[in-house]
Amino acid sequence: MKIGLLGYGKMGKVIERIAQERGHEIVARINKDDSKNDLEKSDVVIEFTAPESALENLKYCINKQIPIICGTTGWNSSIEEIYKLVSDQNAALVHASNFSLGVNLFFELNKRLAALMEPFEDYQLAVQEIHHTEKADAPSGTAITLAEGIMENTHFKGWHLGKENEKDSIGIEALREHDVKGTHLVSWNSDVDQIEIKHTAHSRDGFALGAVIAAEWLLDKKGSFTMKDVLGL
Ligand SMILES: NC(=O)C1=CN([C@@H]2O[C@H](COP(=O)(O)OP(=O)(O)OC[C@H]3O[C@@H](n4cnc5c(N)ncnc54)[C@H](OP(=O)(O)O)[C@@H]3O)[C@@H](O)[C@H]2O)C=CC1
Ligand SMILES: O=C(O)C1=N[C@H](C(=O)O)C[C@H](O)C1
Repeated sequence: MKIGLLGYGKMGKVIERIAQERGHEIVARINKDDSKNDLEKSDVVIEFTAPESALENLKYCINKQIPIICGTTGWNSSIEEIYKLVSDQNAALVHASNFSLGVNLFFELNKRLAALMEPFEDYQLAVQEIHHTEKADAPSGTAITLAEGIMENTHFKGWHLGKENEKDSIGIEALREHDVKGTHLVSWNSDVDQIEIKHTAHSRDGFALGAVIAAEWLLDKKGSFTMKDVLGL
């Protein structure tokens, strides 16, 4: 498969290595000020850029009907616009706040735990994410997906950035520490005990492998998908 990398930063470089190990060819490596023309040689584009760049990049690929895998976070408010464009153009998209198998399993565990905890008012929810200091957005896309999973299964109706929960809104604490690849923690605390689930990424390899698997999966499909569809969860 011919892969175009839209964003050749920390993630783009790990995706290149893993894609090549799986026998794929990288036909374009595009950064901010580069021409996008070479992307047209791609069977699929994998986009990991920056929150302010994702929307334009998505529109470019969708309008040219180049299948696209998008891992960039921080553009979720435009998701319905993008779904409509994919449908209008008969294009193909997989997007996910987190492409790793482990986090996608963690998402399911989080939803089940939230549903179990909801009747028990003695337990207070806390959500925390920790990332490297270069990260542009806060809270992380993964933490937002976790909050959405909790909202689907409890009385919570929204989320905000901050340590404390406020009435029906989940507080997401975002910490930045040197070289942390991605740590997410959901805990339910009572006066007598604590139930805690945690995912720690040891490297970026899990994110990158998931993105390449999603690209392989998307090749013969049309429509908008997430990693949940790719993994059949
Ligand atoms: N969904 C997931 O599983 C994961 C998602 N992410 C997300 O992916 C994104 C990228 O992360 P990461 O690789 O660590 O970030 P980096 O900053 O290391 O790399 C981003 C790259 O994108 C390039 N870029 C920025 N704007 C554009 C543009 N308009 N067109 C083309 N290239 C552009 C930058 O180029 P230049 O240097 O020229 O500015 C840079 O090389 C973030 O949003 C992050 O949250 C990260 C890990 C996993
Ligand atoms: O910027 C990162 O590094 C990461 N971003 C994603 C997010 O915002 O959730 C996924 C992962 O946690 C790493």
